[in-house]
Amino acid sequence: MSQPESKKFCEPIYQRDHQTLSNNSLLIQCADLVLPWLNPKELAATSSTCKSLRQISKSITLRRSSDSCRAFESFPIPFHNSVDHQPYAFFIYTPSLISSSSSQFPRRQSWGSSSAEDDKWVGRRFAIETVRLVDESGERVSGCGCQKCGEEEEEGDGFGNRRCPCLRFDGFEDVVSECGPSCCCGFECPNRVTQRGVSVRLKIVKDERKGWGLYADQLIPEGQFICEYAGELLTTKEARRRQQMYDELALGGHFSPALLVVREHLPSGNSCLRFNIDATVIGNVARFINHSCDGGNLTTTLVRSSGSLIPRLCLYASEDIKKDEELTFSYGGIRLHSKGLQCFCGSSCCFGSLPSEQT
Ligand SMILES: C[S@@+](CC[C@H](N)C(=O)[O-])C[C@H]1O[C@@H](n2cnc3c(N)ncnc32)[C@H](O)[C@@H]1O
Repeated sequence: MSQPESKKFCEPIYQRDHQTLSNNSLLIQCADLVLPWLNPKELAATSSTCKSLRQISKSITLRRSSDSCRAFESFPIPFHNSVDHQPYAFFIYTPSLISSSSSQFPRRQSWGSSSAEDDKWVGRRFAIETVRLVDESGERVSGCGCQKCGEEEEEGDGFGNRRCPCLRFDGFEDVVSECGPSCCCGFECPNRVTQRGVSVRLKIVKDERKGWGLYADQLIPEGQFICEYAGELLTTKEARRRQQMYDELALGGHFSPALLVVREHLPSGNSCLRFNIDATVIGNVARFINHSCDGGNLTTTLVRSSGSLIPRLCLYASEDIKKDEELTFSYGGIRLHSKGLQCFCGSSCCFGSLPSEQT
């Protein structure tokens, strides 16, 4: 017992300081790798153990609040909160739809590391999952057959994007077609606007009554694509199970579910395809869009990428939107529960409660 003690005692002071310093820098390096994987509760517990970890946790919190989308999108989308002390909302980011049965998708994601690329790489690797149509030999089935995607300079849209001849988006049709996995073009194709993610400046602001909401951080012109409603694609059975659980949690307050049931209609008006997107735990910035009884300033459109079985729910500006204006849309018209959650949309035609329907 006395041997190592006396040995330590004999070490020159500078050597001990050096040892402490290198131990400290090793701790910092390890912490910077591990701490971004923790949830806010775990991060708070870790930060209370020593000064170095407190400082690292603080910088992780700062980076998380400065970009909700972990560099997945073209611009950072920060959180602003002047209501309480919650610096950010915690969730796993996916820029596109993923299958809930995807065993490869991580239940944890690095967020707020000193290298944003670390967060992005981990997410990208697992997040992008496309439902493809393939022939018997496994070859991609040709979709739009467009030869000109990305090749020829066509009439521009004024934003430097080239127009693809097969672009069929001219107004708000029920379903919009885009090039997709079965086309020979790449992501630079002008007919893949909604697949490139958010292209306008946005921010997430906390409201005392509605919780977090998505706001414009620039002037957004009518017709501008805002974002896709990304999250977990659920079976109806799983959607019902989760809805029941979320309803119970929401009654207790402090819980904001983001489960949406989407129905694709035939021209006759009959429902022909139904899918459920849950962005509560895994989603993108669309999970922060609040409801407005008057329809708000966004319109939803189903976009089908060539070769994808499932269309994607995309949100566009239905009018010019001013900087600092909240982005909202209608969650639906059905109110199953007479005493549903109170609505604070503030529109003149407010029903007083949020839409709710049988999942
Ligand atoms: C998709 S989330 C929207 C983001 C949410 N506000 C948050 O803090 O994460 C839907 C939830 O937001 C709240 N919400 C949305 N619109 C609202 C409104 N008009 N009035 C009150 N609460 C609203 C409800 O709790 C709802 O279940």
